[in-house]
Amino acid sequence: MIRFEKVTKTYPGTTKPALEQVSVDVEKGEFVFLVGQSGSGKSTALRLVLRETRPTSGRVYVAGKEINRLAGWKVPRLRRDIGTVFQDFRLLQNKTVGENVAFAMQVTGHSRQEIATRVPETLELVGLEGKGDRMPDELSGGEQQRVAIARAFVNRPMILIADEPTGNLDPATSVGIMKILDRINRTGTTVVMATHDAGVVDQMRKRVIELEAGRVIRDQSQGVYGFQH
Ligand SMILES: Nc1ncnc2c1ncn2[C@@H]1O[C@H](COP(=O)(O)OP(=O)(O)OP(=O)(O)O)[C@@H](O)[C@H]1O
Repeated sequence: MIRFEKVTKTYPGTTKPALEQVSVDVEKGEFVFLVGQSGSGKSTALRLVLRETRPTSGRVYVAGKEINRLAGWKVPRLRRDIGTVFQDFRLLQNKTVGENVAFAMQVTGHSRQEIATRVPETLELVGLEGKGDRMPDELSGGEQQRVAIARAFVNRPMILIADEPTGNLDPATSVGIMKILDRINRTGTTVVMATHDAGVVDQMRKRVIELEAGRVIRDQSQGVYGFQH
């Protein structure tokens, strides 16, 4: 589903690569944690998958297509197939919960009827049934993140990318968020999550890829946050 072949990324104006000779293969339906210190290259790897930036050398494949060779007009389509969730939720504050989720379907051209069934269904999946008419600022942080996840998943993407989704949440709330990401993963969606949250990684026991200064230093199935021999 995602394949990096000897990917090196050096940002313009810098000499030290943000990623260096990274080769990684993520199969359809996998759940992968990307860990590593601040500046180790996690966000760069996620941005490459979304083609928000391009490799300096090497190849990035998403769903069998080399994304560097993808025509510009096909990039929105690629991004439609990838849901994204961030630490800071990024909800539209002047829209209700339901409208925030519906918006993701409107921009991808779904009919009103599809939206009317899919939005409540997805809100239920994330545990927000009956809260569609609330405004984001009336919700707790954990609930706002659930809205963001519903919005990312409502179009049933092949891949869900989550960049520090529990970074602003307390441990108990984070457990709830991870249950939802696990549920989404079980529907067949590939999940890639960058995180500093050791508790979450240790609890989930999924594949862990660790970056250090742009290089993969560990790729462990059913892994933990810190290295164990
Ligand atoms: N747009 C950019 N221009 C120049 N250098 C950049 C740019 N984006 C990132 N970098 C550099 O690339 C390296 C990797 O950054 P990246 O954001 O990928 O790390 P990260 O592991 O996601 O960090 P964090 O955990 O803090 O989000 C860092 O040295 C950073 O300074």
